[in-house]
Amino acid sequence: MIIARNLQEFLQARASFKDYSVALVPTMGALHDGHMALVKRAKELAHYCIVTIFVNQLQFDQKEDFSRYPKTEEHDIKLLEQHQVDLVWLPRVGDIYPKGFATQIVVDGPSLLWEGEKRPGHFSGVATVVYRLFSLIKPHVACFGEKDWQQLQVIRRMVEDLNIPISIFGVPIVREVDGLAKSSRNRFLSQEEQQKSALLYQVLNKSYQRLQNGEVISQVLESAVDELSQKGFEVDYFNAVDGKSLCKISEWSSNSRLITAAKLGSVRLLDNM
Ligand SMILES: Nc1ncnc2c1ncn2[C@@H]1O[C@H](COP(=O)(O)OP(=O)(O)OP(=O)(O)O)[C@@H](O)[C@H]1O
Ligand SMILES: CC(C)(CO)[C@@H](O)C(=O)[O-]
Ligand code: BAL
Repeated sequence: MIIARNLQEFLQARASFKDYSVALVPTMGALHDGHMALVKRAKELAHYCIVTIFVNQLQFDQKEDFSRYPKTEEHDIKLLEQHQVDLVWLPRVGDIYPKGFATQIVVDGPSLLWEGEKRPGHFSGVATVVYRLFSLIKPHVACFGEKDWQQLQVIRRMVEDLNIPISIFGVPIVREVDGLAKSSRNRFLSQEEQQKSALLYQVLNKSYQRLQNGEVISQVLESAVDELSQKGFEVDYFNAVDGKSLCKISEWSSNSRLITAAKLGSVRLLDNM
């Protein structure tokens, strides 16, 4: 596995892949099995697999969240090596945002609600860094996790709107045995919170089954929020939406998605079904 630590090293390694197909897995590091599912999918889709590790300050709306974002570089590199990744790039900030960089990509539509409302500027930060990675790396395909469902729809929208010649693949959520969606920030859960955290998945699952059985959306959502709040979750949203536009729906269908974000202690958990 080639490890590139700046743009020059990266471009040199990228050139050695010649015209073979390349799949990209963008990450912020602190890697776990969820990321590895993306890597496995990427390896099926192209000759070469490139992983980036870059904690993109532009997408953090809160300073503390950025400064405490976990960094486990040695572990990450070992894991990527074990999974036979071809190239890992850990860009420097100036590689992605050179001096004088003044452009941001703003995607409306799927980014307006939910995470977009709760984390102002977040999705323009994500779209901008993903666009930069795409333009520097020039992958043929890129993989993103369904855990960040709204993010996946925002990227699909950007790729379609800007005619970017890259195929986007969504990879299903990898969960802990108890159902909690794996996430880098989960390590900040206390032991007690960790035990409680599986309830988010349980309530999501129960609500999903009720909606599939034709129950009234508003009643299902209300009881989900009540149950989570009673158990100490601070629910940011728990809603039934169209899976592509992320708009609220009044009738459940095969294109619908349940999405939620809830805080447990200092950790904000995201999930969807
Ligand atoms: N449990 C998971 N299942 C599937 N994909 C995942 C999972 N966790 C992360 N991913 C995907 O991995 C990519 C990189 O995510 P990121 O590095 O932000 O990790 P993360 O675990 O989502 O961390 P956090 O949400 O705490 O920032 C994203 O496309 C994300 O959706
Ligand atoms: C796509 C991404 C790597 C962009 O920084 C990030 O938002 C993430 O890890 O999901
Ligand atoms: N995985 C989503 C990136 C973020 O929370 O900033």
